[in-house]
Amino acid sequence: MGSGDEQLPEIVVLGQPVVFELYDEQFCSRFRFLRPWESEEPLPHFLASRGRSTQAAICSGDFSLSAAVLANLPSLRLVVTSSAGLNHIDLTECRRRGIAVAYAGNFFSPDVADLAVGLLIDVLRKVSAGNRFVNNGLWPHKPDFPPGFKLGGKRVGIVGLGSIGFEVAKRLEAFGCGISYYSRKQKPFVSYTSYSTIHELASNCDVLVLCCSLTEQTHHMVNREVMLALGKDGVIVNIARGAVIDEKDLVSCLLRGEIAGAGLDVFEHEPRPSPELYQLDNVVLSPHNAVLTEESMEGLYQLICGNLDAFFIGKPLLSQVPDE
Ligand SMILES: O=CC(=O)O
Repeated sequence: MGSGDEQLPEIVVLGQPVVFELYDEQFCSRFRFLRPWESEEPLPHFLASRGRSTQAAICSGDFSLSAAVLANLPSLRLVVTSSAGLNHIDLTECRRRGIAVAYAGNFFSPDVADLAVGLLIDVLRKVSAGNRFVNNGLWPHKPDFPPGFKLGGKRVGIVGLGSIGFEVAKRLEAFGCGISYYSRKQKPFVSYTSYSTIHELASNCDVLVLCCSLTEQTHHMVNREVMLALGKDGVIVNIARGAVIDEKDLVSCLLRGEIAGAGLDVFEHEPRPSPELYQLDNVVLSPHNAVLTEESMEGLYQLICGNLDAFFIGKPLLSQVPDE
């Protein structure tokens, strides 16, 4: 580290955000970083010994920022998470400690919605299954690849009509789908039918697209009962958080043909989805990459730097998590 670097503001990096790896050089020209993963020391020791005066942290969406971790950073005043989701951060403790939290807000919503639609089309039209069929050399020998299902006309239920849910609805409306939703808050500005329980939504839909946050209320909200209400022709797409679905129930409903298929970007235990899911041709999996586009990473880099700059010069943050 050159002597000039000593003047740069110090940030601790918790987890290993993809954006940090992609923009490492650019970040390092503006800030000085503590990188716990490069140390042999266990994280609590590293933070307790090196992070006592650190005021700002960048954290990835898969890093559990608990009260215990925060206790090792007594000077911390800002956390910038590279995610839109906040379920990995103890927000109550941050509020109690007066630590501001900035996040990606609605920034990723169009990219996430694109992938949700992509997964749905893939499941219905068997894109990945067809790809496997051709790649495995089956076409000349077994010219009986089964038909898929039409997207237009499907009744799609959006679970969580926030910014992502709204982007998904807009796209699927253009494909000729009927949209309804179940959400924490009624949305008076939309004409979509609203149901007051997820069970009712599932009973009236062919597809559920999960777009809600993971909270105590939404944990395992999509269970066997909801899947049975969706029915054997039903498809589930999850781009929210894995634990919104009870993954054991999902696997058993898929294996018994109690639902027709699933497109999943998120899982209860990442990066290890239930292995039964790998074998199924009516299931499409992606590695929690709905937010990951070159363009979104560039924008995220700018947003994170903008938040850090604002903090260090005492200006309002660009994307502060609002108080509930
Ligand atoms: O899942 C990704 C995010 O929350 O940004």
